[in-house]
Amino acid sequence: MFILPCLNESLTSFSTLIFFISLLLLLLIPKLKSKPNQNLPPSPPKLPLIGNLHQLNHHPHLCFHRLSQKFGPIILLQLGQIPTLIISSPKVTKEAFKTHDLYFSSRPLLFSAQHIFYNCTDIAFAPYGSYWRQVRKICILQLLNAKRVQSFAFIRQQEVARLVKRISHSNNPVDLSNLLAMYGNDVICRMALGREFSAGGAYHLHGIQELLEEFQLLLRGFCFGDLFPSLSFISNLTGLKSRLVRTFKRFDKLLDQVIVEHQSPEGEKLGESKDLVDVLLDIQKNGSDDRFPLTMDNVKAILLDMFIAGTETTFTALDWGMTELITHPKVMERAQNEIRSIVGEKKIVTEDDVLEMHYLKAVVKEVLRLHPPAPLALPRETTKNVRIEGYDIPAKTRVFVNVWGIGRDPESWKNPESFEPERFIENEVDYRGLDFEFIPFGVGRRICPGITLGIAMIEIAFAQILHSFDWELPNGIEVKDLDMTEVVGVTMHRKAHLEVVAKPYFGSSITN
Ligand code: HEM
Repeated sequence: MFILPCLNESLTSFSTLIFFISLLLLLLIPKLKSKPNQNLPPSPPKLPLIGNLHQLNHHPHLCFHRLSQKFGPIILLQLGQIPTLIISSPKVTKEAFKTHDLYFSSRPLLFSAQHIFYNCTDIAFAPYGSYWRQVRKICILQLLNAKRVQSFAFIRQQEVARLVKRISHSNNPVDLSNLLAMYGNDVICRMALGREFSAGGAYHLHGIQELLEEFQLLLRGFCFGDLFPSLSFISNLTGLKSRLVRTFKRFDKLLDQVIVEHQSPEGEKLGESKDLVDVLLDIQKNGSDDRFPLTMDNVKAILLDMFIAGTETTFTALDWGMTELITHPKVMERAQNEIRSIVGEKKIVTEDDVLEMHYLKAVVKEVLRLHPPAPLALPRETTKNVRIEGYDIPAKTRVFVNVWGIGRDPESWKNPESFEPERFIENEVDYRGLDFEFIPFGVGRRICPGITLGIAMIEIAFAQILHSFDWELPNGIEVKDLDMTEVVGVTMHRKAHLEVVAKPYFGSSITN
């Protein structure tokens, strides 16, 4: 299948020109041909172009899902100049990311990521190699290890209390999506930068929320340069590159300011009160026995990862979760009964309480199964020719795993489309990368290093807002009226904001 780019790019006066250039390319780019003795996976015949373009950029997981239903769990597409492998079953995922993980562990150098993530020197977009191994090690051992995540528990606790206050001070119906997004941003901002996101001041002036929204738009979909790397100059003409540079510069300036503040004598902190900037600056200053000394740009690239990877994903899970609970009152009631029986008359839920909430944990898993925040995980790239399921996959093939499709595969899940957290009660299936039918955090060497943090942020927020409030749809709105349309940016969130009525469980005074 040939695909034209790029609905992601802004339509300027050059759009018509680009359209015609693309048409020309369609005629010129040769079809993917297998070499003699090479057995390539099935490849759909050329599909009608226009309908598929929009689908591919806005709902790529659905587009790939439909193709896999027709052509099987391993398909090879030719997207522009890029051979692209789509994996859609637990069995093929296991073969690729367990048996041959090493050869599937690189990332393609994406046009937008190169411009935003300091030439892909962050963790998420760095190609496989010794630099990535080094920064991944820093991330696992120093930034997101269990002890560090635990040391930030007080931030989650305070921010959850603030979320409760914001809900109780809002007029009903509450724009819950907005407040949940603020909670996620606040936790990550305080943890990473040691500063508040929403309390005003210099950080607010930089408009972090606006920047994060712009990132969502810029990183979404397939841009021209990603599909036709040799013609990436066209993205200069569409205006995409200047938007990328502008957004990058604003975030870079903000990070410079944060770093200068941390380097000043007043900014020095000790032990457990250190935020992630402190930790990274320590490593940068004192060095380590690793091969590459960290540059200031490397520090900023890693911090940016924490922001982009940590805020949207947790918000998306909370937002879908509350939507599912509102539309499944029996599940909501069972979760609330569990939480309230464990927490009792206390108004504040603690993370120790959450340890006992087995039904709530099942709810979180079910949300991640049906609405994985990253429905296609992050793209991978093969580093060598490799044979999967008897097919030869060439080196430099781009690889997508349809996490969304795998979570709804009827061969792995009974009633796959229904929201039934009970399925996880008698079932030990977990998201840590060993159960290939449930992989919301990805798999293999590049599995998400933020699982413990992400889950902690999600569980405590659910537990507290389900404990503190009873929830209803506004008068006159029924479940069938809710717009469940998905929008895929960096993550897959609901298009509409969730507006709901919050009824305080403890009367008007919420916090202790
Ligand atoms: C519900 C929450 C989250 C979900 C569903 C999620 C999901 C994912 C997925 C699917 C990947 C790609 C894995 C792969 O290629 O196999 C990923 C990578 C990553 N995530 Fe998360 N994530 C979440 C939270 C977080 C948090 C809180 C952080 C850190 C603050 C984080 C940091 C990262 C990083 C740095 C990578 C890149 C890893 C690498 O390429 O080596 N994530 N995440």
